[in-house]
Amino acid sequence: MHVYLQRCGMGNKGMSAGESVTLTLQQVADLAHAVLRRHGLAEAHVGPVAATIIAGERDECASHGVYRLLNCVHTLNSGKVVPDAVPVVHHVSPALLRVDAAGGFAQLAFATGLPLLVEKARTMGIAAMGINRCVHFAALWPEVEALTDQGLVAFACTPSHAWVAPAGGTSPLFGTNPIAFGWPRPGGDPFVFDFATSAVARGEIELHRRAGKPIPEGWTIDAQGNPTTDAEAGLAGALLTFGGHKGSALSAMVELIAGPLIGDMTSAESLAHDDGAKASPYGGELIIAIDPAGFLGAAAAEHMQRAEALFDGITSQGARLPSQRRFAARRRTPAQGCRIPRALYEELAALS
Ligand SMILES: NC(=O)C1=CN([C@@H]2O[C@H](COP(=O)(O)OP(=O)(O)OC[C@H]3O[C@@H](n4cnc5c(N)ncnc54)[C@H](OP(=O)(O)O)[C@@H]3O)[C@@H](O)[C@H]2O)C=CC1
Ligand SMILES: O=C([O-])C1=[NH+]CCC1
Repeated sequence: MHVYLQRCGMGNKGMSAGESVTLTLQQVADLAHAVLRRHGLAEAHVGPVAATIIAGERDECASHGVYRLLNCVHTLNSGKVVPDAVPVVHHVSPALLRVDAAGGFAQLAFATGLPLLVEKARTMGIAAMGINRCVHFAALWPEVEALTDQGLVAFACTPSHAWVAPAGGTSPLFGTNPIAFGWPRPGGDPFVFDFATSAVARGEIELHRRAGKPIPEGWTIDAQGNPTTDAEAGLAGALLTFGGHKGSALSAMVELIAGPLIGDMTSAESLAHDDGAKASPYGGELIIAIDPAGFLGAAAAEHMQRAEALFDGITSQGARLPSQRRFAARRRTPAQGCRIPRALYEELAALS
């Protein structure tokens, strides 16, 4: 594989200073497919798992791009994911479905349930899909974008491992518990936000540790409960929630609605199930899809157009929309390629 070498600063989000290589999107795809196949992931899973990793790199989301291949390989090697799991869809009621991921990665389970979720949302106006027994290592925006692509409003959340202390406490209890929301926009990119309910995704702290860089204050506390800017000490202690008690309550909500509400694990239970393997989190995910025509019928287009004033109100004062950075990267990387830290590239190349 021919790759371009260069020195990089802090350009891409999560990208460390130091030597980097530039890969075309095709090279990123080839690398992802090769690594996953080499480590025994069944062919049916390779495409969907690789797609989320390639999309992460394309959108310059370094914490959930090719870096995630290391976690995938580790999870495969530790036997904490079923590499050839066959997801099974269960129709629960007119507005509800479950997908049993059977211990496999979440991506194939999501793709398997998606058509029925869309059909139910269109029929009922709102529908929810619970994915059970899945290994989730990825960003959630590819999933909400799969629904906004169909003209649906989307919400998704999942617990992870107990790495985050509740506001006012010092012991890890919550996962990094991301929440993603998507709103389809006429003739443009959807409005999408997707964030961990911790101050930052754990992957971002791992990238700082790899790069030997300090982390900002307010992300973590060490094992003694003291604030720390040392990535290693923070990972050994606990992450903090974003927005204090507000992020803490949202994180608890994710634990509840994508855990016990759908008969699946909390982040504490996921970590206990992991049993020290340090594999990716295991448990459930909740996805909700809303058809604007459900409430509005033929008036849906008019009201969706009216909603555009909100986005204009944000951007016209110089503020940016969430995902605007990602969408800009998405338009750039097909021509410019993806910059990856050289050390990470070499580690992945060895795994392929
Ligand atoms: N599967 C799992 O268990 C977990 C997955 N994750 C994933 O990690 C990823 C990163 O999470 P996190 O570190 O919290 O995300 P970030 O803090 O990087 O970004 C959160 C959101 O805020 C937007 N944003 C950032 N800066 C601004 C700004 N100045 N103005 C407006 N919007 C802004 C981002 O858009 P943009 O992208 O355009 O910058 C993004 O939509 C997520 O995709 C999440 O799904 C996290 C935890 C657990
Ligand atoms: O960055 C993060 O916090 C995680 N990403 C996938 C599982 C947890």
